[in-house]
Amino acid sequence: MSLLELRDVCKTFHAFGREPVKALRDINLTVEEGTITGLVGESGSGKTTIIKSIMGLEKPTSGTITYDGINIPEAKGDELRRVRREVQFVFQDPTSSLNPRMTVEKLVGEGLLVHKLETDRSRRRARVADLLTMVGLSDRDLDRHPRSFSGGQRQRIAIARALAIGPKLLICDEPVSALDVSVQAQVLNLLQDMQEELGFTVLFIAHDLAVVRQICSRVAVIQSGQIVEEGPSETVLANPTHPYTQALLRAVPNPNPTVARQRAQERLAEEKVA
Ligand SMILES: Nc1ncnc2c1ncn2[C@@H]1O[C@H](COP(=O)(O)OP(=O)(O)OP(=O)(O)O)[C@@H](O)[C@H]1O
Repeated sequence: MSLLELRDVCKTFHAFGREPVKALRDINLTVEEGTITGLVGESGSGKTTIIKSIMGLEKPTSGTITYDGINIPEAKGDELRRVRREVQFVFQDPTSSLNPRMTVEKLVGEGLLVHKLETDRSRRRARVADLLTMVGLSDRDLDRHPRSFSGGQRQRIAIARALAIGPKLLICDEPVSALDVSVQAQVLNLLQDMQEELGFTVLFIAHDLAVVRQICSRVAVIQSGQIVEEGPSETVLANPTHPYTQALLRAVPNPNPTVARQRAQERLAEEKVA
């Protein structure tokens, strides 16, 4: 069953004195319940516009965005509250997404309080301590502030914060792009383990196909506001049919030196032709 559906979504930006920008063109994207679906594209391809549209911050020019039967751009009252509770986000840069003045206890427990899921302070603190343990931190971190953690640890705090209120859909916007490669793998493993354990659904947005390969069962590739290829990750990554997907794949560093050399030669040949 699909949990999130974008149907024929278009978004055109009109800025005074400038040509209109068609940021999204007939986007069709289905995120099936209980899966991790990847959306991959380079800078400017339209990923942020899709996220903002799902968050209700941008209204599509046409088309529909449906979460569990709720039309997001039109949602009000109880429906809007349900979307805000059930759809949570993890952003690229935990340094700017976590308020530096709040303690970890307050940051992670905020949703429990706002959505009145745990109003008792000591029970909330205990619940936050459990969440911290779940993401590989500990109850000793409750009274610390985000700035005293590493980038990877901050992203763990952001994940705990997003998971605190038991979301059905987690939207991850380039959650590991700002991290070192070794830390990236740890955070991806954590997300995958949490998803397997808790069964929520993930829309995972990235510019890097290597990251998608590690955790997504399906992937959609977006270029200049259009989905150019979509399917099971294994198929898309093994046999990409669109030249843009092929180019993205060639950009993925390969640990095998023979393959890496072959790719470098292909890129060189392409540049000469161009
Ligand atoms: N408010 C706006 N007004 C005008 N054009 C915009 C606006 N927001 C985005 N765009 C344009 O829409 C296109 C898609 O932008 P978007 O930010 O969605 O891409 P992206 O894939 O998220 O890129 P990045 O990874 O760099 O954030 C770009 O051409 C961008 O310049």
